[in-house]
Amino acid sequence: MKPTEYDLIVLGAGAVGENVADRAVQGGLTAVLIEHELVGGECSYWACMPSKALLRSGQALRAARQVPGAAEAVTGELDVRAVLARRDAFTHDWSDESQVQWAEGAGISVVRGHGRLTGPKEVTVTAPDGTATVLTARHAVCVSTGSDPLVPGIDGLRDARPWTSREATSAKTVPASLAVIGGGVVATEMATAYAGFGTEVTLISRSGLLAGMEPFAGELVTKALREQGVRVLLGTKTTRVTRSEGGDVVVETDAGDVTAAEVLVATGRTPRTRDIGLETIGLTPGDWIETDDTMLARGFDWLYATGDVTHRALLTHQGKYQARAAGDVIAARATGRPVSDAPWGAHVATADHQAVPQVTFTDPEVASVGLTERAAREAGYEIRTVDYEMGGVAGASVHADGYTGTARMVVDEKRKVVLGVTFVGPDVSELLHAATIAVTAEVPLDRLWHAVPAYPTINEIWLRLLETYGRPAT
Ligand SMILES: Cc1cc2nc3c(=O)[nH]c(=O)nc-3n(C[C@H](O)[C@H](O)[C@H](O)COP(=O)(O)OP(=O)(O)OC[C@H]3O[C@@H](n4cnc5c(N)ncnc54)[C@H](O)[C@@H]3O)c2cc1C
Ligand SMILES: NC(=O)c1ccc[n+]([C@@H]2O[C@H](COP(=O)([O-])OP(=O)(O)OC[C@H]3O[C@@H](n4cnc5c(N)ncnc54)[C@H](O)[C@@H]3O)[C@@H](O)[C@H]2O)c1
Repeated sequence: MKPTEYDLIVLGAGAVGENVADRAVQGGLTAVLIEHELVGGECSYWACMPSKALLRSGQALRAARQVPGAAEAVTGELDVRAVLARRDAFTHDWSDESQVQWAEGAGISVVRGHGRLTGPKEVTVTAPDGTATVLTARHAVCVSTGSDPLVPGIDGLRDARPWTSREATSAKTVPASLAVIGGGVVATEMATAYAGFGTEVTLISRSGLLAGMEPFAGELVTKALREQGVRVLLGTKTTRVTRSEGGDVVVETDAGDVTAAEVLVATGRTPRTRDIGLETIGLTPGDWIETDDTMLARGFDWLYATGDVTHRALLTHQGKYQARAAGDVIAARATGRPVSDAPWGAHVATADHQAVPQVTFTDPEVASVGLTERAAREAGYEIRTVDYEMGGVAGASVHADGYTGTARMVVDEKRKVVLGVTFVGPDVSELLHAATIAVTAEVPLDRLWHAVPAYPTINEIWLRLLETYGRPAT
């Protein structure tokens, strides 16, 4: 029999919940993870890992085709079955055995079933066989239940049995044609992946692509998707969706009808809080959970939330960063150790506000951190923006013939530090962490001049951006 009382109960064993429990156990507490599906969550089985596995082979093929010598050696198309098999290996064929083993090895208890708060510091778990167990927390409950795909109320859409990111990342065969509704990260990544598989893809976006990013990101990705054979409809409203007798889907838009074998809805996320008992503790089911920077839910001294469910930054790495802060602060508060909750302290997720890195794995990739030009202006900063065409950097020209891309650096003119950086180009994802360090550490521009990029790497873009900005006077 497992115990029914723990120092910490974590509701939801995605990548984020796992990390909260792990840090709390490392801090000397007992912790239990409650999971009703697969330990490891969305990222491992239906999001980051399978989607990147689906994208990587096509990216490698296109990269080889851009380098004479290698290009001549590449004579065939993608082996889609091999791509899907590699994806299956990453998801362990949707088995969470190794994750459960890891958790138990780390001293974390795992309880399978659907968890619901049934009062302060109390969670009732309904097991798959229907038996209910009441668990109590001595110190804290952390909600890490993640988010679900949002299916908007477009006429007929739900009845048309649309794909969401789950079906797109776990498909066992590839459809002949795919309509994609949405213009964000999931839409552009999945359009890239399926176009690479030979699927006829039509992307229907009500705005431009990647709207929250620097405008050139969406423009370059639009151009590239079109070159990869995707029909991209921008500023296009979807009015109705129907699945015909024959099985095809007809997507009616204000730019005409699109007929496809499947339709993927990629229009954002909704919090998984509808059925977790929030009403028993005075919160509203279906809402995101608002927290302070120690991840403590507003108005509580025992309820924490981390990851997607907080709506702070819907990214695995950022959720795990919140988890490290939360697990550590729960342990500190429970054991009476000092709490470091000033900005940038050990127990706060300060970076969520101003230094969130993100890579969109389209081709070209989009890698960004910190504020865009527009967001910086809206936040009231006095800024200067410098742009540089990445193809002009020696390392880029060696990397691939015809390398094209754009970099932008947003500088806080008062403090002479970098507020945000965006790179768009092939393989720019691996450049991003330098930018994340510059933004997070607020490295002064005159010191950044001494961070010399190795020649000839694409990192020389830093030197070009600094030269374009001009050396600050001493
Ligand atoms: C297609 C796609 C690609 C993505 N790619 C990337 C990427 O490349 N990089 C990146 O950083 N982010 C990416 N993301 C975002 C990333 O997947 C999420 O930010 C991340 O999974 C959030 O983790 P989480 O632990 O908060 O939630 P989840 O991973 O959703 O985990 C929550 C867990 O809680 C469980 N649960 C929920 N309610 C209950 C309950 N009542 N009882 C018991 N268990 C419950 C769920 O079953 C789940 O296992 C992608 C998202 C999508 C959709
Ligand atoms: N590489 C990565 O890091 C990665 C990859 C995939 C997803 N994610 C995360 O997953 C989250 C979800 O991704 P997403 O692409 O679903 O969301 P998103 O917020 O990136 O994009 C949503 C898109 O849907 C459109 N849209 C919203 N409502 C609509 C409606 N009613 N009709 C038509 N279009 C509508 C928006 O205009 C936007 O283009 C993101 O927040 C992202 O952080 C990250």
